[in-house]
Amino acid sequence: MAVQISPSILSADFARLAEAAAAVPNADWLHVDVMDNHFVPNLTLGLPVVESLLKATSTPLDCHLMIEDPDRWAPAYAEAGAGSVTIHVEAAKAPVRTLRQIRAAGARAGLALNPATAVEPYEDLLGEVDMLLMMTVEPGFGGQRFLDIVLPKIRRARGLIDGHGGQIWLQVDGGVSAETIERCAEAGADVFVAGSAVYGAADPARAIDELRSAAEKA
Ligand SMILES: O=C(CO)[C@H](O)[C@H](O)COP(=O)(O)O
Repeated sequence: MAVQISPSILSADFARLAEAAAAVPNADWLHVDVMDNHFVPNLTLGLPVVESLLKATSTPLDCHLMIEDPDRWAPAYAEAGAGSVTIHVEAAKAPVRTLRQIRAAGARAGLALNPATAVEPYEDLLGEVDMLLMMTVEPGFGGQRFLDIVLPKIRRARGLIDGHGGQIWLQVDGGVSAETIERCAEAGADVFVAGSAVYGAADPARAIDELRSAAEKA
C-alpha cells in the first residue's frame, strides 16, 4: 500500500483551522483528535468543529475519537461526512455494532489501541475494520516522545493484517517524525499521523514531503 500522511491538527492553531488545512495540500488526510477530558486528560473539539472543517477543506478527515462514549458519537461523525472514524477498543462497549454503523454511514472504520493494549485479542474484529491505529504515545497530547516499545506490536499487527488479506491500513500516531517514521514503516505501518513534526515545521507541506520520502525509503 502507498504511504499516506495524515497531519494532526492538534498541533495547529485552533483559531485558524481552515488555514492549517490549506497549508498541507499534499496531505492524504487531516487527522482530527477529538478528546473529551474523560478518556484522555485533555479537551479539544467535537462534532460542530468537524462539520465546519468539512466545509472548509476538500481533504478527507480522519477523525480519531479519544472519548469515553464512542458508541454514542462515532456514527454521527461518519454521517457528517468524515472519511474515516476511529474508536478506541479501551472505550467502546459495543465495538462491532459501532464499527458497522461507521461503515454503514459511508466512512472507513478504524480501531485504535493504546500502547499497553495487546492486538491479538482483537484478531476476530479484523473483518469489521478498515484501519488499525497503534498509539505510539499515551493518548492525550501532541509533542510527546515516540514509544519504541510499541514497534514489536506494530510488526505483529502487520502479520495479522497480512494473514487476513492485507487490505486493512495500519496507522501509527504519536511522536512520528523524520527520525522515527522509518522504524514505523519498517515495522509495517502505512498511514502516518504527525502533528508537531508537520505543524511545528516552518513549511508544513515540505515536512509532509520529507516524512513521505523517509517512509518510502524504509
Ligand atoms: O493522538 C494524538 C495524541 O493523543 C496526536 O494525534 C498525536 O500525538 C500527534 O502529535 P505528535 O505527532 O506531535 O505526537
